[in-house]
Amino acid sequence: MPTATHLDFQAARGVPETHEWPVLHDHPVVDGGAGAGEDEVPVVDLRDADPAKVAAAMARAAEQWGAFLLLGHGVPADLVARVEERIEAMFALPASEKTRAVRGRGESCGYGSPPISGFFDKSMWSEGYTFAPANVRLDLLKLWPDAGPHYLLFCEVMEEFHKGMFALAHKLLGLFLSALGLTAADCAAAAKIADTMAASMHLNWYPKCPDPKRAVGLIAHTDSGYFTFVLQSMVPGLQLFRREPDRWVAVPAMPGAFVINVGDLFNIVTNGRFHNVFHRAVVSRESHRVSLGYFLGPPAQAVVAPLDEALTLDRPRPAYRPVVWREYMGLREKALFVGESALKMIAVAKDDAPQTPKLHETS
Ligand SMILES: C=C1C[C@]23C[C@H]1CC[C@H]2[C@@]12CCC[C@@](C)(C(=O)O1)[C@H]2[C@@H]3C(=O)O
Ligand SMILES: O=C(O)CCC(=O)C(=O)O
Repeated sequence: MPTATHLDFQAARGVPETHEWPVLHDHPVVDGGAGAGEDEVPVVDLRDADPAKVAAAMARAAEQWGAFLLLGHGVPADLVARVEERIEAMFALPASEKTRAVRGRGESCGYGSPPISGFFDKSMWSEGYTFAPANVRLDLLKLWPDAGPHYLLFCEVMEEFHKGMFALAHKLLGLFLSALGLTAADCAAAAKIADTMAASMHLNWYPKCPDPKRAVGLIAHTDSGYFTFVLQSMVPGLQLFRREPDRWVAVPAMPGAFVINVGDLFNIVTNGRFHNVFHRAVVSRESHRVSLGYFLGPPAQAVVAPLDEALTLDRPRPAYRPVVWREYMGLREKALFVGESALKMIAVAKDDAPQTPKLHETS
């Protein structure tokens, strides 16, 4: 697996061939900020007094975009600032320390490019760190075996963040499900999702790039789980893929907002109703950027399938066969190797399969 340590980003005068991606400009990039009309990224504010209205707005955004900006979520700005400070401090460590924690093949935690990078010949203009926030004290010993003050500070801040985020994730899950007409109280499958949902975190550091048009921070992908919170702070870089006409919509940097992305699994359980959004991160010449993804997914042994309650008049048959989550992740690997969609591989009938772009069409 290529790791970011192959290149000293700070010293690079140009983009070497190893980091040069040929097809990054196949679709135009448009601004998704306020006033962009059709292209304006939907905003959901949890401070809205009517929960039914909030749930409906989330469902609309999930159906039409597979993404939205979330405001009024209650995670304090000063905590988010401390999280960002820790991310900056971690990536500023000398390469010799970071490489101690390199994520090996088949391992889920550690330093390096994100797992998806293993499926491409080219390397991305970024470094990453993946860990399970519920297990941060154990996971981070890999980077800080002496468990010194930096380790303690990192763990304390991430634990505090995880506590707030996990509660928020459950609140969002409840709203998503209620928009589908389900409550965990009266639907066993919905209750199971809520009871078994777990979080993973992936931190990204995108150094300044001398030639940003030839490199990419994070290659186009969908997330595999239910949904993801992305914190991109005040340096924009996240882009969402939209069809008809095909284009990349640049998500504006919005103070205090999280971006919510719908993943493959929410597309599965909603029988194709929620759209799993294809997205990527670009880099810039002027500023480096940090971001974090807080991913919600099921346990590896869970059997996932469209919820009976999500079958609708226009799609009364399940679009996907039941699949063990571990098996789905394996299919995703296979799909990535051939630029295919894993969802297609579990689709019951071709005609029923929701449309997702092929990886090689957009990357
Ligand atoms: C729980 C997750 C979710 C992961 C894997 C694991 C930890 C890291 C996440 C990401 C982060 C970057 C994109 C992605 C595609 C990747 O390569 O690593 C994500 C992947 C997924 O959504 O499948
Ligand atoms: O850096 C970003 O804005 C995107 C991050 C992301 O998509 C991820 O970590 O999965």
